[in-house]
Amino acid sequence: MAPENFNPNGNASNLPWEDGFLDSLSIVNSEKAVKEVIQPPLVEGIDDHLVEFSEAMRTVSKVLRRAAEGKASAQAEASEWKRKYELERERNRQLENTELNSNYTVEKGDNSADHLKLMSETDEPSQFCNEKNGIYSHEVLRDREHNAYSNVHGKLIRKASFKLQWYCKGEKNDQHKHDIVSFEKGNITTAERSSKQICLKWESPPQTVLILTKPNSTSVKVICAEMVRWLKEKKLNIYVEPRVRTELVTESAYYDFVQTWKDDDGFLLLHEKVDLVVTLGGDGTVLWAASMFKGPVPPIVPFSLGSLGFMTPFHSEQYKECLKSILQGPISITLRHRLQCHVIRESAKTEDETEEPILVLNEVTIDRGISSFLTNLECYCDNSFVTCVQGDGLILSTTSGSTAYSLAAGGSMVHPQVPGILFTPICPHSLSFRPLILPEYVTLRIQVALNSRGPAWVSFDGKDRKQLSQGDALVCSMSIWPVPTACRGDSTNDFLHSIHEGLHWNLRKTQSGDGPRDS
Ligand SMILES: NC(=O)c1ccc[n+]([C@@H]2O[C@H](COP(=O)([O-])OP(=O)(O)OC[C@H]3O[C@@H](n4cnc5c(N)ncnc54)[C@H](O)[C@@H]3O)[C@@H](O)[C@H]2O)c1
Ligand SMILES: Nc1ncnc2c1ncn2[C@@H]1O[C@H](COP(=O)(O)OP(=O)(O)OP(=O)(O)O)[C@@H](O)[C@H]1O
Repeated sequence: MAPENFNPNGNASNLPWEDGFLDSLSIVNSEKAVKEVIQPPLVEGIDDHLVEFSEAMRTVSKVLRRAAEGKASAQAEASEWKRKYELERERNRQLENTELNSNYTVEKGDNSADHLKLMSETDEPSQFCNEKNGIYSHEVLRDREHNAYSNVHGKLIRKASFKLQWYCKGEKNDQHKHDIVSFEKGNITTAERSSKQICLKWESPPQTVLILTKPNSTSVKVICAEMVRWLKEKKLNIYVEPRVRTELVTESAYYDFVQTWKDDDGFLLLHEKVDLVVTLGGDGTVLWAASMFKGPVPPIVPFSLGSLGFMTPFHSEQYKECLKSILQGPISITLRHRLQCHVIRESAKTEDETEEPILVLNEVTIDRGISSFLTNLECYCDNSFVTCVQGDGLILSTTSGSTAYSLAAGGSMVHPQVPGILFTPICPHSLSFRPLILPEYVTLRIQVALNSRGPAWVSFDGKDRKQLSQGDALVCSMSIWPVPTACRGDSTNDFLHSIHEGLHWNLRKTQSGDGPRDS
């Protein structure tokens, strides 16, 4: 539900999340969570049976944990509203400009962005974008403020700005749409069901490239050194990891100009300096690159130097031509969704004890690890009970990860641009447990049952394993920070190429026509 004072046209000093909104939201969420726990057992316990002291303490600790969860989900909700608010403000600003420069009229009602409608008396509706149905085109996503500079070697470097555009049914006509549903004469039509091919256009030339490489590979080292020289000739600033800089400088003092970071602060500010990330390796290196950015991620250009390379469409031998065209733009982009995962401990007494969220590009897996017992995982989707996973475990996957572990566990392959969360069991001990695909807006909570025979283990894109004890939970929702990866063709073309070449999907000799036929 939108906060009551959600008003994208409003005064900037009056932002709801800056004015106690988060606190009120978390109180509401916490109260909801607390009520859920307190309701019948405690009251009945006190009134009817004289509850054992230890039992009451358990309930109290459960209440505190739910309250912490309420706060975590309130934070996620608040940042989502903030993002929507900023998008709407940008949209409204552009609408106002359009209003000044054309004979369009803008109807606004109830201060709500949902009521915006753009009318044109003179323009013919385009084949795909019918403006009478409230659809209009303008830039929707910019990378950052225009006056953002960073200091590199004493020089002020302005990070390249770009805009992303959504192509209309494959037409590169600069038109894209926001309204999902329009109501005209009581008929409901959907204008757009999911995002279309996205195109990134540089508004100023990219100047800084971060190269990330798979460790311990001679072929990767050779290509990396060559690429650094080539990019230097093109007058670009180059960043590499500290390990790689040491390797390069040990090879030759020529590489002394290559930059790196010294501490966590430098590392955390990378996204403000870097225009483009190049990965040299396999899918694991793309996952590594994504994991380095806990917030916004610069566009990634993945070169294939692994064995499978599902997410690495570019050939390293052709790096010069590829990079030339990428640096010039425009680039077709796949915006890969990530999942934001919070581990919430049963023992957490306060929200401060909530662990840092972890973002995954492929999947988060909860399994039985070294335990010989079945997992017993209670799964909730937006507070509705989904099921209890008794088996080896559960995979919550993004659509990008649908071709990785989830696929091996029997999940469907899903185009990476489809917004959804895959719910795929691992070896469930049940005949009827089929995988699910849930919408991207849900929040999932997976809790190790209090009566589970053993603990469970959670891992993030196959790494950072953590133990989940009885009562611990994993709360998972779609992150607002996707991973933009450059396409060789376009999203669909690259996806189909990967499933054909990487997995040999549905490879079968074609049946010859030389035989019996229907008469
Ligand atoms: N049984 C399995 O299939 C299984 C088991 C464990 C982990 N994994 C996958 O490995 C990933 C970690 O990758 P890594 O390279 O760090 O480990 P890794 O070196 O063990 O490689 C795992 C394999 O998965 C492939 N892969 C990774 N992401 C993919 C994707 N999105 N689509 C298609 N294939 C993909 C890689 O190319 C590689 O061949 C995990 O996120 C998980 O999805 C799969
Ligand atoms: N820059 C890096 N620093 C540390 N580890 C990395 C880095 N890049 C990749 N890795 C790790 O190295 C492992 C192998 O990487 P990657 O999957 O890219 O190569 P590969 O195994 O040869 O490729 P493929 O999986 O296609 O066979 C992965 O587990 C990944 O997390």
